[in-house]
Amino acid sequence: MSVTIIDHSLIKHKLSIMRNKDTSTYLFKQALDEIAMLMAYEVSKNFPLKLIDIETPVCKTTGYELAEQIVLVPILRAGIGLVDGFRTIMPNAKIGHIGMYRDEETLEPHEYYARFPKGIENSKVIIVDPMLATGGSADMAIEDIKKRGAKDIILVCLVGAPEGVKFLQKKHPDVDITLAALDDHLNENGYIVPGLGDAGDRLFGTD
Ligand SMILES: O=P(O)(O)OC[C@H]1O[C@H](OP(=O)(O)OP(=O)(O)O)[C@H](O)[C@@H]1O
Ligand SMILES: O=c1cc[nH]c(=O)[nH]1
Ligand SMILES: [Mg+2]
Repeated sequence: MSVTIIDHSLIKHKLSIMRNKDTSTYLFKQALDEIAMLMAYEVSKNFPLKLIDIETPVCKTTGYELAEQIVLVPILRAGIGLVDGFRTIMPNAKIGHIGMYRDEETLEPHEYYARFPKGIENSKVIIVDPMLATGGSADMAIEDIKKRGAKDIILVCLVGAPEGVKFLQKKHPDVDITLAALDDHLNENGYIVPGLGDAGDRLFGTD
């Protein structure tokens, strides 16, 4: 299992806008859209390809096509914020949805919705969620998706805490993780420090 922290000046700039508590819902979503596109570009750069025959206006030649169907799975609610950016780069991706909330006291995740496209067992599944805190929500999502037969799963989060990364590395050594930033720690309420607060609330204006 690999953990990749993307080192990119534009991502650092835009993530700082998202971290700022005075950033509006509108600008928060805009920065998230832009970061999602950059992350989609980064995580897909070595996706497997198959050779195809094509004909240019000049001659016959060999081209490429992505070898696998991509299934993008946002963890609701906040994961929805990464979908537009990923779909801009990967317009043929199918979308699965998994609804999850964290109990604010126990920090235990609860799944309340799941719907996936057919063929997930032969697809490359990209789970997206802005926040990886204890790792409980991502773990539950990965477990559910594995039960449905998926074998090729990656997890893409904006901000991760070392606690959650360690937990997932142990439980799912086969799932590669990509982050835009690895933060310092979790506080006593299970929030990432310095983090960006509650991603879902900031994205949907529900705080
Ligand atoms: O790693 P964990 O400790 O499980 O925490 C991370 C989860 O918390 C947030 O969701 P939240 O429960 O706030 O739901 P929301 O997206 O509906 O706001 C976030 O989007 C992750 O799904
Ligand atoms: O810091 C955190 C931790 C979990 N979920 C969030 O939205 N933010
Ligand atoms: Mg939330």
